[in-house]
Amino acid sequence: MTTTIIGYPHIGRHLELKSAVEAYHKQTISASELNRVAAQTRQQSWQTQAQAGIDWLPVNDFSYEDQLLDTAVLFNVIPQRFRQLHFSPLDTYFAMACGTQANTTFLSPLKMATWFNTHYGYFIPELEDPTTIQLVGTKPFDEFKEAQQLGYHARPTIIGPYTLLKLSRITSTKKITDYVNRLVTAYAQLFDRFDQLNADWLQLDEPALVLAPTKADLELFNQIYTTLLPQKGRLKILLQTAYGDVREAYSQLTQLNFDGLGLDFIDGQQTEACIQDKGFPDNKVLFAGIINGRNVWRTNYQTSLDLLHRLPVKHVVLSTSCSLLHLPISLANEPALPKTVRPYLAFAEEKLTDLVAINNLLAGRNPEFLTANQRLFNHSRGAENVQVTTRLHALTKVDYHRRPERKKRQRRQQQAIPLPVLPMTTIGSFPQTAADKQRVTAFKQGQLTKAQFQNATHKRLQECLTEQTKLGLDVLVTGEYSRDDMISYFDHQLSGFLFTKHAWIQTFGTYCAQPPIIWGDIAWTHPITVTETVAAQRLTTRPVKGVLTGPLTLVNWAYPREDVSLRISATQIALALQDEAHALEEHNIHIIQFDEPAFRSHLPLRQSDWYTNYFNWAIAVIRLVASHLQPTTRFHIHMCYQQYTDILDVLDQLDADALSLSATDPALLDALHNAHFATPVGLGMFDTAQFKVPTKAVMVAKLQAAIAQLGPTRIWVNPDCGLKLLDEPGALTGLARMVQATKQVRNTI
Ligand code: MET
Ligand SMILES: [Zn+2]
Repeated sequence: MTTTIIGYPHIGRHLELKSAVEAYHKQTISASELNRVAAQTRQQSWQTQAQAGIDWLPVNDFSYEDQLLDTAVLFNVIPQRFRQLHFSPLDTYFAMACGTQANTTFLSPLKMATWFNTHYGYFIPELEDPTTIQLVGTKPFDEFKEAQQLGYHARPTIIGPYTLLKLSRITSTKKITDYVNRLVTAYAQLFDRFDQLNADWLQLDEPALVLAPTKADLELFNQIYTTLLPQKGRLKILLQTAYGDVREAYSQLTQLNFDGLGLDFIDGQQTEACIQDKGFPDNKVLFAGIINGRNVWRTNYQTSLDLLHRLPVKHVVLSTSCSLLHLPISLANEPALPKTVRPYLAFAEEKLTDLVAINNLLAGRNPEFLTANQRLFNHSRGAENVQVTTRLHALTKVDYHRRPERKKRQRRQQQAIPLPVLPMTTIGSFPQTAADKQRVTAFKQGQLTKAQFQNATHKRLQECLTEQTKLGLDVLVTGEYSRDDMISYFDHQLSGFLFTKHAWIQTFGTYCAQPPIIWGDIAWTHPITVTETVAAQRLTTRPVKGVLTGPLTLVNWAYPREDVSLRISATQIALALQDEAHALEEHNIHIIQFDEPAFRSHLPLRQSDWYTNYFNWAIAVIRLVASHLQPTTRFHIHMCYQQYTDILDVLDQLDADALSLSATDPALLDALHNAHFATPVGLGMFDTAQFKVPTKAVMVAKLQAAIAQLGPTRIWVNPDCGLKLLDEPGALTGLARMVQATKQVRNTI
């Protein structure tokens, strides 16, 4: 059988591409030098794939910033404000991704959104009134020629017209269907060019098909492809999907004149069922996505072989479930990972060997590979923690129901720690100076002892407490000066996580991150935030709030285990955080906040699966952290940068004593009112990602609007998120105005 992949990471084994792009932005290298590095990373990727034994290589999966942006630019989907810069094509492209200084003002980049249910962010193309869709670039052709010249069997890939349209934002008066004709013409030209270049196949990525297309969506898809496919000439077209199954579109896909269909057997829960129930046409090739392209574990060869044997399909090409973009490049970059761990892991490069191994096994070659692989799955990895699993099994209903009910405990909370109406607080972090950041790095790298670090951090904590008292806030925080980031700070102190040193993945543009790997059962081993929170409490008579990162955010931001469900790992983390919360309580901290900025990031792509596949357990996990808190302890949740109005019922079920949300717009207030939302809400009085602080009058108006909808007794006052990204004067101005506005409104109640 033939082996191929959907796409490969091109950021460079040692982030060469990222460094080159940054150097180009700093003007320390030229455009041609940048191009040279880009060509080198492409060639390195192809060489790796070919050496691993992959038969057929994708090209044009390379991108400086993002493939959807590349596709938009190729078809001239460039907003006027960027055209008017009159930059070179390359600089216009970078301006769209990074923003640019235009005369005296900064022109912001295109807005971003989450790429399906991954941690990758894409730039949202904008279709304006004056946009004239046409083929204007040569990138895919140039890269195809490059690969051809090197003698590779290459398959050009590009995002398809349906996904391009569905993921774009239409800012004009036109309808989505008004763009179809020109788009089809432009793609037909692309077909033509590839035909002239002697490409045999073209891969059109249409992952938007997994987003539960409606009838109108399917009609749009049909309209596009019934006009486009007759123009393919000799070229064969692979319709590639990823990140889920295409249950709504499956029949249509089998009927249209595609030559190949790429389907995801990993995240596509119903992919196999579609094929078994409806059949797969003999005149098409199935590109079977059997290798998980987005998680870091070795493939279970036997499972893959069983699946392949079950499939009633004549022509199969072995492939990945999605592009390998979501994986670090190679385990070879991680020499420090223990020997006991390495055989279980597979980054992009190791996924290639899995693919080739499965192909060899299918052909009856190298049976010893199967034996070795089975050993990985048939024996314990030694990642179990019996105490944790016993505790998990012992959980019963009472562990998910906090007593007494909210109304009663709120009375007791108010008696224990009385707070004024419209209590004012912050979300946790305060602005960090360069010295603050350096201190954390120095400590992490071992250049500071724990005592040195704690002493220096304590000074900052004292200053921060003084500042908060001066401002007149009601509930104070530590300022989070000891945290590098809210996720790794906790992961590193819980047992069960595995960390890498160089295993970078692209999160958006050339920004990279290193998600931890959930290796085993997760447990709390020692207090994490207690010393610092208690130190803060000693400095003030006002209550100090303990701030912890929530279980869903911790589990959602890591590479999950495949031997147990996400629900189990999340429950384990919740139990660990429950221990931390109890430790805080024992030290007289009676307001505890859990941050859940990634609450929605594992939400299934189909709304019909939201409860069954996620909320049913996600709600329980959050309730678990608080179920055994004393009634007098206030349990807060903070969420930010997400949509709330479509999940208000879920948010109310979390049974928090207060929930701070980053939005305060009239639509949200209306929705809260209409839903009879019962949880007290914290309102974001100013946007912590913006440099501009609203005036006191604006904040007063916001508060009044909120009181009109929710009444005065269920509102907390706070910024919309942590203050970490703001500069100190900006943050202090914002807080001072917030306090003044609140005091003014309090007088009118
Ligand atoms: C992205 S949510 C951030 C919450 C965190 N406690 C902070 O204040 O920075
Ligand atoms: Zn936040």
